[in-house]
Formats: sequence, C-alpha cells, structure tokens
Amino acid sequence: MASATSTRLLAPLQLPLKDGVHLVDPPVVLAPMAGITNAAFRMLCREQGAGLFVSEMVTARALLERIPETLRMIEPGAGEWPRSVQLYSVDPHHMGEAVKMIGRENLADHIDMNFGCPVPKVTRKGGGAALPFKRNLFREIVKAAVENAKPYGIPVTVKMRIGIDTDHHTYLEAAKSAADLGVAWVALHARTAQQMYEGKADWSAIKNLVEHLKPTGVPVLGNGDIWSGADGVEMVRQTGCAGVVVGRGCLGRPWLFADLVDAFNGGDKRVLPTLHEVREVMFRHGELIVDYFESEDRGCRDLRKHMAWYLKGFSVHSELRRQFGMVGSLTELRSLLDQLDDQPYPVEIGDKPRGRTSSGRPPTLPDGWLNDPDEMITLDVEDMFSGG
Ligand SMILES: Cc1cc2nc3c(=O)[nH]c(=O)nc-3n(C[C@H](O)[C@H](O)[C@H](O)COP(=O)(O)O)c2cc1C
Repeated sequence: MASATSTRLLAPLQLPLKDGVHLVDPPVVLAPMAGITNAAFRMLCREQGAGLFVSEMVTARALLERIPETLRMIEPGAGEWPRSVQLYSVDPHHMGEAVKMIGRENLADHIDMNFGCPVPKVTRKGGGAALPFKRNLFREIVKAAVENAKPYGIPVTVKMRIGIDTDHHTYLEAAKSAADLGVAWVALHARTAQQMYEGKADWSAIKNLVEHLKPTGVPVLGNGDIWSGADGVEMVRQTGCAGVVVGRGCLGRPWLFADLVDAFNGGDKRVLPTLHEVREVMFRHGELIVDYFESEDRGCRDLRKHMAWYLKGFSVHSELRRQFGMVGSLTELRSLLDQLDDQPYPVEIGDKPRGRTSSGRPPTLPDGWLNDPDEMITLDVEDMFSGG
C-alpha cells in the first residue's frame, strides 16, 4: 500500500521565520475573516490540523494607536505558532511603522497584507480591492512592509482579488510587483470586487497567476469556494497552486480542516460528524469564546452567528434554532444542545455556502479613480475598513 508521503498532494509551503523555516504542512491556510478568526475560532480550527491560521484583519493605524481591542485581536491563542497576523493599510508610512512595531515588540511571526476588501464604504475611498489599481501606491505599501519586516525575519505575504470588475483586472501586475518586492507568497481570492461573494470563484484566474509568477519562484495560494477536502484537491489539480486558503467553508464546519488534511494526504474518508458530534464542537466553541472575551455575555453574543452555521442542513425545529440564535450563557447552551436528536451529517445541504454570499454590483470608487493607474495619491480610509 502506498504510504501517506507518496500520495501527498503537495509539498509543504516553506515559511522562512527568524528561527528557521517553518513548514506549512499541508499547505492549507485559514483565511483571515473579520469578526470570525479570533484566537478562539483559530484554536477550534487548529485542533483539526492543517497548516496556518491567520488572525482577523487589523489596521496599521489602530495597532499604532494601541487600541486595546486591536491588541487583543492579534494576541495568539495558547500554544499558537507561528503567530500569523493580517494587516491593512493604505499608507506606506503607517504600514512600515506597524510592521516595525510588530517586529520590535515580537507580536507576530508572519504578516499577511489585505488588498481584497470589496465593501463600498472602503472602495469608494480607494481602499481594499480598489487599491491595487494605483500600482505605485500598492508597490510602496508592499515595499514598506517587506523592508521593515526583513530585519526581524518576519515573512510578509499578500492577499488580493482579481481586480475591480471584468474590465479592470489588477491581479497579474500587482502580484508580480509584490513577488519582485520579496513577499513569501501571493494568495488570490478568485473574484473581482464587483462580484463580492457572488457566484462561483473563477479558478482559471488562479491558474493564470500560477503561470505568471512561475519565473519569480513565489508560490500562489488559491482561495474561493473550498467547501470540502475534495474541493481543495480539485483546486490544486485545476490550477497548480501551491496551497489553498479556506474561508467560509469552515464556518460551522471547523472539521473541514481535518477533511482537507486527509484529502491532501491522499485519503478520501470525508469527515462527516453526526449532530451529536457537532454538538460537542459547538460547546467547545462556546467555552473557547467565553474564555477569549473573558465574558460569558460577550462570548455568547459572538457565538450566536455561528449557531445557525453549525445547524445548517440538519433538521432542527425553527423554535429551537431561534433559541440558539439568542443563547446567553454556557448553561443555556448546554441545555439547548441536549435537546438535539442525533442525525447523520447532511452531506448535500451541509456543504452549501455559509457566511457572506452577497451579490455583485459595480463597486463604488472615488471620482476619476480609473483614469490614471500611475497616480500617486494619499488615502485616509483605514478607519472605514471592516473586513473583506
Ligand atoms: C465574514 C468574513 C470576513 C472576512 N474578512 C476578511 C478580512 O478581514 N481580510 C481578508 O483578507 N479577507 C476577508 N474575508 C475574505 C476571506 O478571507 C476569503 O477571501 C473569502 O471568503 C473567499 O474565500 P471562501 O470562498 O473560502 O470563503 C472575509 C470573508 C468573510 C466571509
């Protein structure tokens, strides 16, 4: 029988940290998700295996201002290593200073940069997925991060979308300049800003990027619409990407990482927990989140949105679902969980999208934004940012 090593889908990704190369093995990364990928959720996913788990996005400015909530957002969970933080800035100076702060105060081991936010309140000021269109500004921000991270041995990566809309694709040029500036990898969410989360991600763009960056040797990670281990394998097969980034697929399904680990090691077992097994994950999530916020009330408020995702596809009475959506304490959570009958995993319905699925409309951009890609501008939109 072939060993797991010989059937391994991909080699581990090499992340050069200051104390040596860390192997992201398998090359499966938890996508940064604002309001989701806090230390509690990352721990829940880490317990399932996989390679790297990125924090919620924080803005460079909030970090520099030492806003307590921001500092808490980048705190690692117990035993978490490497500590991976996503930063957002539209200002090279802020980006450079924030990276220096992270290095000097040893706050993280890896920094990912966010250039993919599609929400109108960000793009209308030129931020998020609109920013790479201004290629000089994009380059200055990436350069500021890479150069200031270098003395601390912190690898920097970028995450972007295909571009603004069908007529304005920015990813090939932006990714190439980021690669030339020394990023450790480029992750591509294979949608435009216009698409938001609509329809199916265009994996052919990931394939194009893999070809485009081949001469640079910088790996490409594919992102968009991985709902099962088999989807991850299929993305690698179709695109030749060096790894995958998984977002919404793990909402209410943290065991997707175990499924991906198995699939990337050549297995086909599919991890399909019954409702009683899911129930234990839900309670564990509750405990972790209450611990993270050091408040049962705050933790339960955060937990509520996850409840619907966990229960999606299972047959659960609407009144009971409603009560899960209002859960206020761990005792209440336990008593609601005790009311769930055991059921097999709803394979068909359970793998449908969860979280954001908003449909596309033309992104709102600043006046004249698309006139001159070489324009070097100063933006001030970090406080408008809310994930992406
Ligand atoms: C609730 C939510 C919050 C997100 N926040 C961020 C973020 O802060 N930074 C970022 O780069 N992408 C963010 N994203 C985008 C995801 O990282 C990912 O690129 C996107 O969901 C596509 O991957 P998926 O199809 O696997 O979900 C967010 C997505 C969701 C659903």
